[in-house]
Amino acid sequence: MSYLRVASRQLASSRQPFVRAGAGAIAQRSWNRGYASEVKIGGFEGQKQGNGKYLVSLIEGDGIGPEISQSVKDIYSAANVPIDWEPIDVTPVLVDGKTAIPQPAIDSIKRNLVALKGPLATPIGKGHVSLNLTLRRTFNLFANVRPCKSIVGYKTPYDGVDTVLIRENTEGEYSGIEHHVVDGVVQSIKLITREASERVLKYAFQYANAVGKQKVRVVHKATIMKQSDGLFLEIGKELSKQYPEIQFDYELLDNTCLNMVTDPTPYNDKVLVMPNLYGDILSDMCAGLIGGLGLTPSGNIGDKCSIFEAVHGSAPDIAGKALANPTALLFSSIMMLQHMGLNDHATKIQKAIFDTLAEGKYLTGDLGGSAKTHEYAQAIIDKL
Ligand SMILES: NC(=O)C1=CN([C@@H]2O[C@H](COP(=O)(O)OP(=O)(O)OC[C@H]3O[C@@H](n4cnc5c(N)ncnc54)[C@H](O)[C@@H]3O)[C@@H](O)[C@H]2O)C=CC1
Ligand SMILES: O=C(O)CCC(=O)C(=O)O
Ligand SMILES: [Mg+2]
Repeated sequence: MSYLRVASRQLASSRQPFVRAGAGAIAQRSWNRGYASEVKIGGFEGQKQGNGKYLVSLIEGDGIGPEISQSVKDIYSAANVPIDWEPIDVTPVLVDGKTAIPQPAIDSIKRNLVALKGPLATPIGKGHVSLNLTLRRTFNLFANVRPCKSIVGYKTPYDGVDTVLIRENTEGEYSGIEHHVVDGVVQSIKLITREASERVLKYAFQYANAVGKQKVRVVHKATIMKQSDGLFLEIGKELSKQYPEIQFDYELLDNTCLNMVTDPTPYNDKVLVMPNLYGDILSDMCAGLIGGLGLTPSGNIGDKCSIFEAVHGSAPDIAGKALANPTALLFSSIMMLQHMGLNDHATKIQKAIFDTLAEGKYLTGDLGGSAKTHEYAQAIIDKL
């Protein structure tokens, strides 16, 4: 195993007093068969408690969240992972008329530096703003890393998919700045700043270096959003000069969609980096290439704290029926273990998941099987 210290230039200047600026990303190559990030992303500086275990904040989430979280807890307990879970409640509170995360939850994540999160539902139209976005902004989690890899033994129309998409996570189309101008006219502002663009683009180059991908590609629509996407792209071009070992190019989002569903494999040697909305949509599309949302993980990476969660939502259509596939949250937790440097546990659990999926005896309904969530989890435990 070789440890690489990736350029420790400042990744972000923080809006949060507790976030330390200038944290370098530490990366660890791992050549094991691995689905998730395969890299320690961000600088985790958590300390074990007196009992030799790390405390990790756990947001079980809405809908299928509690069921899939239970699978993670059961598997971690069976695998003797040195983690104690600290459950936290993120039911929003109003601070100065704005949706905010309750202070005890903020304190827990600040203390533990790492959280695993189930999906949180957002009402359509009126109602509170997205807690998912609020968490990302509260902790300045500037990069959302969404890898997507074909599962050996689970056949889809696409073979050998191995994409990584990095989504700007704090602004863009999801800035939440909307105005009612006059009757029948509303305005929604897409905010792009040099600061946020620079830190996510830098992270994409560092990540590419760390995982051994040769190319970084900006996905954009600067033909239409000439100034906002134009700025994002220009910063990508500028930064690329600092990373001569990485090939840099760019592609229009609509072309990326067409090309990916035609043949995703040319994207395997690239890290794709893009503004917020594009990353949201494209990551669901990528999930579709490899078997669906039940399989794809993500990590929301900040300078200090990081939160790991599945790409999918609360799946209200199947909630409470033990039909949910916990794999996406499990893979997110594997990314979390790698981030924490608990690589042996990550590898062991990951192998048990792969073996269970490849065997195909206990698959959940989304993958064409009939196993209940807990039966699938038990099959993984049996393989540990
Ligand atoms: N990061 C987060 O917490 C996210 C939260 N959401 C929220 O989730 C709620 C529901 O959103 P939807 O549009 O329905 O998207 P969704 O991702 O919850 O579900 C889309 C489809 O995928 C299926 N699915 C999702 N996860 C699955 C799993 N683990 N196993 C098996 N099938 C699974 C669902 O049954 C549904 O048919 C909304 O309130 C939305 O705002 C949506 C996406 C991400
Ligand atoms: O916050 C939400 O409701 C949706 C978020 C989302 O789609 C995502 O994180 O991919
Ligand atoms: Mg989404």
